[in-house]
Amino acid sequence: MEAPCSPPTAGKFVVVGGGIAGVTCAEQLAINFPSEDILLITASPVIKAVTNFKQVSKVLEEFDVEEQPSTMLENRFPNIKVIESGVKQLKSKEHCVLTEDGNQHIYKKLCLCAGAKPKLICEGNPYVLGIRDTDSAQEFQKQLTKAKRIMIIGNGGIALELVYEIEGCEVIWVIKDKAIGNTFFDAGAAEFLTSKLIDEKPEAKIAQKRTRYTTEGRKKETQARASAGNVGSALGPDWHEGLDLKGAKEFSHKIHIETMCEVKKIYLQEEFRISEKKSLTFPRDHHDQSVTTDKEIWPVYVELTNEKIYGCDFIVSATGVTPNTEPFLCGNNFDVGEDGGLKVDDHMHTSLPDIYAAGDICTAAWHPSPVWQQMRLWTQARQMGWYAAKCMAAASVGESIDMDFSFELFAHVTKFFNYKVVLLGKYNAQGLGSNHELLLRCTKGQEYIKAVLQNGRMMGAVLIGETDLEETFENLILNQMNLSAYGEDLLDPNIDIEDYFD
Ligand SMILES: Cc1cc2nc3c(=O)[nH]c(=O)nc-3n(C[C@H](O)[C@H](O)[C@H](O)COP(=O)(O)OP(=O)(O)OC[C@H]3O[C@@H](n4cnc5c(N)ncnc54)[C@H](O)[C@@H]3O)c2cc1C
Ligand SMILES: NC(=O)C1=CN([C@@H]2O[C@H](COP(=O)(O)OP(=O)(O)OC[C@H]3O[C@@H](n4cnc5c(N)ncnc54)[C@H](OP(=O)(O)O)[C@@H]3O)[C@@H](O)[C@H]2O)C=CC1
Repeated sequence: MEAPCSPPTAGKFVVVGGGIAGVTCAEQLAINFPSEDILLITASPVIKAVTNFKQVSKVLEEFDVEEQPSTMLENRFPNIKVIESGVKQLKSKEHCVLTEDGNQHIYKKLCLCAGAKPKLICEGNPYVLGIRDTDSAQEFQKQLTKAKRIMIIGNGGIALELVYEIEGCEVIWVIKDKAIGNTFFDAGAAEFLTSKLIDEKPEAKIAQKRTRYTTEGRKKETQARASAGNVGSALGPDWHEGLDLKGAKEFSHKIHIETMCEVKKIYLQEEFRISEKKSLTFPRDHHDQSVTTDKEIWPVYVELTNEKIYGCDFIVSATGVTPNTEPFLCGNNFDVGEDGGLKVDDHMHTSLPDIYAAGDICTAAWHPSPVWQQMRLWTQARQMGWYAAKCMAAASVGESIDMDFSFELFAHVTKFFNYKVVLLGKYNAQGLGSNHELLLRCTKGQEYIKAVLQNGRMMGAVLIGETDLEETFENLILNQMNLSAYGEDLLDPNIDIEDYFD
C-alpha cells in the first residue's frame, strides 16, 4: 500500500519528462518564477536542450538539440531541480506524483511531457525493432552491422530517413500506399524523391549535423535504466548522423519497394520450415518485379497481404507512435483523443484540474487555425512546452493569455534524401476536400514546389530543394491575400515573386 500524499499546500510547479517539451516548459517556468523551485522529473539520465534557437521567419524556426546531463540544466537555471526517476503513479485528486525512487512530490501545477513510444506492428517479437531513443537506435545499428537484408514497414519520417541512409544491406520497404512518404508528400513529390532514391547512389553524405548524440560515457548507466523498462527522449533531426548505418555487405544501396500492402504474418525460422511450403519471393531491383526463389535461410520470414513472402534478418517497424500514458497515468480520468493522447485545450490544459500537457503525449483538442494541424514533431514539442509554461504561469497569477502565434500556421523544416524540405499549412490539402487547386513547379533533381490554393488564397505549400520561397509563401498563407489575378505566374521561375509581394 502506498502512503497517501499529504495535502497540496506547499506544492511546486512540477514537469514530467526530460525531452524537448518538458525541458522547454521547465526553463520557461524558471524564468517566469525565479524565486520558486521548479521540479523536473524524468526517467532518462540525460535531458534534451534546445540550443542556437533562431526564428527564421514569423513561424519557421531552426534550432539545434543537445543531449546534456541534467546538471547542466540545473547550472543554467539554479531554481530547476531535476529528479532522475520515472513517475510510477499520478494521484491527480491529491495533486501528487509518486516516483520509482519511492518519493512523492506535491504539485500546485503539473505539466505532463512524457512523450510517446513506437507503435509496433507486433509487440514482443525480438525480430521487430522500433526506433525512438538513443538506446533503440544503437540496438538497431548493432543488428544492422550483421544484416544482409532487412524489411522496413511504414511510410513516414523514420522510414524515409532509413531507406536513404542504410548501406551494405538489402532493404525491402513495405508501404500501404501507392507512393513513398505519405505522411509528408503527395504522389508528385514522392516521384521527385523516388528518382533520387532509385536512380542515384547518394554521394558522400553532406555534413548537416545539427544534433549529435554522444552516448559512450553514459552507456552503462543507460543500459541499467533501459533494462528497468524506462524510456529515453525521442531522437530528432539528424539522429542518424552519429551512427554508422552499414550492413554486412559491400554494396551501397539496394532497395526494393512493395507498395499497397501490409504485413499479414511473421514467421520465425523454425515456424516457417514446418509451415506448409510457401514460395519465397526474392527482391529484385525496383524496375524488375519478376519473382524468383530465395535459397537463403533467414532468421525471420514475413508474409505480406499481396501474398509475397520475404526472408530477412530483422524488421523495423517505423509505424508511428503512441502517446506515453501507461501505466503511470492509469486510474486518472483524463479525456483522451483517438490517437491515445491526453486532450488539451487552447491553454494546453488537460481535462483534470491543474494538469497541463505538451509535446508528443498530448492531442490538440482545440479548434485550430485553418492552416495548422498537430504533428508529433520536434518544433511542436518546443512550442507546446513553451506555451504550456506561459499558460501555467498566467493561470497561477489569475491572468489570461492569448494563444501563441506559432499555432497560427503549421511550419516544418526538415531534410529528406539530402534535400531541404519545407512544409507549410495544409501542405497536402488536408481537409480541403476537392475544393482546391494545385500549382506545381518541378525541376528534376533540383526542386519541387507545390502551392495549395483554395478560393484564390494560399492554404499550404511543399518546398523541396533550395527554393528560397519559404518566407514569401509563409506571408501569403498568413495574410490570405487573393492571388487569383496572378494565376500560374505565381510559380513562374522568371518572375521573382519575392519582389512581387514585398
Ligand atoms: C528516429 C526519430 C527521428 C525524428 N526526427 C525528427 C525530425 O527530424 N524532426 C522533427 O521535428 N521531429 C523528429 N522526430 C520527432 C521528435 O523527436 C519528437 O516529436 C519530439 O522529440 C517529442 O518531444 P517530447 O518532449 O514530447 O517527448 P520525448 O522526447 O519522447 O521525451 C519524453 C520524456 O519523458 C520521459 N518519460 C517518459 N515516461 C516517463 C515517466 N513515467 N516518468 C518520468 N519521465 C518519463 C522520457 O524519459 C523523456 O525524457 C523524430 C523522432 C524519432 C523517434
Ligand atoms: N524529418 C522528420 O520530420 C521526421 C519526423 N519523425 C517523427 O517521428 C515520429 C515517428 O516516426 P514514424 O514512425 O516514421 O511515424 P510517422 O507517423 O511519420 O509514419 C508512420 C507510417 O507508418 C504507417 N503505418 C501505421 N501503421 C501501419 C501498419 N500497421 N502497417 C504498415 N504501415 C503502417 C503510417 O501510415 P498511415 O499514415 O496511412 O497510417 C505512416 O506511413 C513521427 O511523429 C514523425 O513525424 C521521424 C523521423 C523524421
